Amino acid sequence: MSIECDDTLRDVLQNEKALNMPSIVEDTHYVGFARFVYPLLFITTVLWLIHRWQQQSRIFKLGNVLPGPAGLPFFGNAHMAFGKEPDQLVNIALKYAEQYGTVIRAWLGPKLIVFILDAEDIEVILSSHEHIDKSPEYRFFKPWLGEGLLISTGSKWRSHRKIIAPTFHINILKSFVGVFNQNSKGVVEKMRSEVGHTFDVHDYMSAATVDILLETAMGITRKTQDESGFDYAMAVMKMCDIIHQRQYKFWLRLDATFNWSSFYQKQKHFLSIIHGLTTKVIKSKKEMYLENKAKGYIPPTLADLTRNTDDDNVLSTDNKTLSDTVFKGYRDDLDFNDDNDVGEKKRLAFLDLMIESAQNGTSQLSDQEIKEQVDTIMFEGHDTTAAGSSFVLCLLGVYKDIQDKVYNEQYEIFGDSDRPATFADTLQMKYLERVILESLRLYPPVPVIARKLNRDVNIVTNNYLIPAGATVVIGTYKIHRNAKYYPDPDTFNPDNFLPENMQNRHYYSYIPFSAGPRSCVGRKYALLKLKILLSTILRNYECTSAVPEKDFKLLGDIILKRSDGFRITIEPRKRVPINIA
Ligand code: HEM
Repeated sequence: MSIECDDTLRDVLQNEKALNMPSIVEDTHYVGFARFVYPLLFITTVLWLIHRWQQQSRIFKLGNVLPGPAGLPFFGNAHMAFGKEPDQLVNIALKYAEQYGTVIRAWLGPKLIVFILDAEDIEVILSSHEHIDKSPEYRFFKPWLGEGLLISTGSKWRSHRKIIAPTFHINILKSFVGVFNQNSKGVVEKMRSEVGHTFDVHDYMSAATVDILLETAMGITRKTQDESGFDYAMAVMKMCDIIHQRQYKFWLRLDATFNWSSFYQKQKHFLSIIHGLTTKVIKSKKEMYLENKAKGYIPPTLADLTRNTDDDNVLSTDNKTLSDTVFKGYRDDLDFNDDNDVGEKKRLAFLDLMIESAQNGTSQLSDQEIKEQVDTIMFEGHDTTAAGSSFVLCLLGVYKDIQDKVYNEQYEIFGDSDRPATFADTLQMKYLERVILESLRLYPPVPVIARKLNRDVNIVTNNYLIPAGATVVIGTYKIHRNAKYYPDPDTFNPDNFLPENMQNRHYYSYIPFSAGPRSCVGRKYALLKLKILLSTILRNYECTSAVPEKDFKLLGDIILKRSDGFRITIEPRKRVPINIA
């Protein structure tokens, strides 16, 4: 059969030759060639036109005035991040910061990204009530946090911020001191099994912060929480991991490819656990509220809990914490917290306060909106404080002389007693507070903040114009290590926060909690919790890090962590003051 065919083909070819006709082999080649070349030509022309159009666009022309590395057509500088691990990306970003200074332009395809690293430029963006829109990357949180405070914008964000910020009033925070103490004690007990071993302290910090948040945000205690509390904590941690993967795995960044990946199925599963619990708790709390109301019992309102009365013990201004001075130039809405500070009152979780204000008509929050706010607080409050406390313990494990000073301050406050810390005790932990602030300077848990510009902005550096449509990335990590603001900027030195060393420093050179109208609403909560948690751990254990600070491997992520783990060893502490030479 095949011989017959070959013969026929040979005949045809000979006839073609005789008649001087174009060969069908040439013809087939020609068709193949045409099939390949015409579409290619078409695609190239379209791409070239898009490229020309991009080059002529306003954003492209204005963006290219700013300093930054040259990019490829279409891809811009995206290829520089291709195939890189997150810790390599940190190094690339830092290298460009050295090369180009405090304003760096990059193109992610047609998207203009401008990194700013000078305090005056940062103030222009963060202090503004206009540039409050988050960058498109925050959309990864949307399925989880919906329109919660972290990603909402415009009038929705403004009205919700007005409702949420007062729930972080100092009186409410004081009522959490007992919860912070109980859980800190719990973590000390759990860590006992690690005495003498090297272990990752972040696991413990993470579990403790989720437990504390379950109680303070939703009113779920260890006693009342069933399996669903544990599942929720695990799901929160796993969701953080999925969002982390989406940040740096380029095929997961696109919704179309993400939705086909196994990560999408996992996300669906974890979100069903997270949303399932928040919905269940909100429903039962609301029912309880209505039942109590029917019986004539109405819980205290936020106004009751934060009102000053004659009997209350008002804190004098000289009793304010160091952080109140550090952050006083932030122009945010958290300072009112100190004005009418009254003693500890009844404890209500954030969720109870939101349900109460929605029921009594003070706020217009729907159940769905309350759920989104609770989910947001759980996310924002969890990984940030877990990373923050883990960095403090590792740094103190490296700088034992500083740990000794921290311990001596604790000994001055508590002696050899094991008693829980009071709010007043925390006001005396001035050195520990400096250590926490310095650790947040060198290792800010939120290493970058990004905003989308809706109108052109002139920044202070060279009066550069950043065009509307650009994403501005504020490099917290880098600005915290600028020698212009911190002498010897890479050295861990808690004295950077001595009043005399702070007085001439630009407020926006220290922004671990962001600043301005969109600053972290949980700042005071976080600092109070960190003090109690770290005080309890350091009164019980001496910690040591075998890894020197220069070998910490950082993971550039939504939350800054160590890719090599937060490894320390602990030994039970002898409760005696340390003789510091
Ligand atoms: C060391 C601990 C913490 C750090 C370093 C931190 C840092 C930040 C930063 C930098 C932002 C601004 C993010 C942005 O603009 O993209 C932010 C926002 C926020 N944080 Fe925190 N945070 C911490 C703890 C907490 C805690 C404990 C809570 C709640 C219990 C919390 C709740 C929030 C909320 C709700 C927002 C959104 C505020 C808004 O957009 O109006 N944070 N945080």
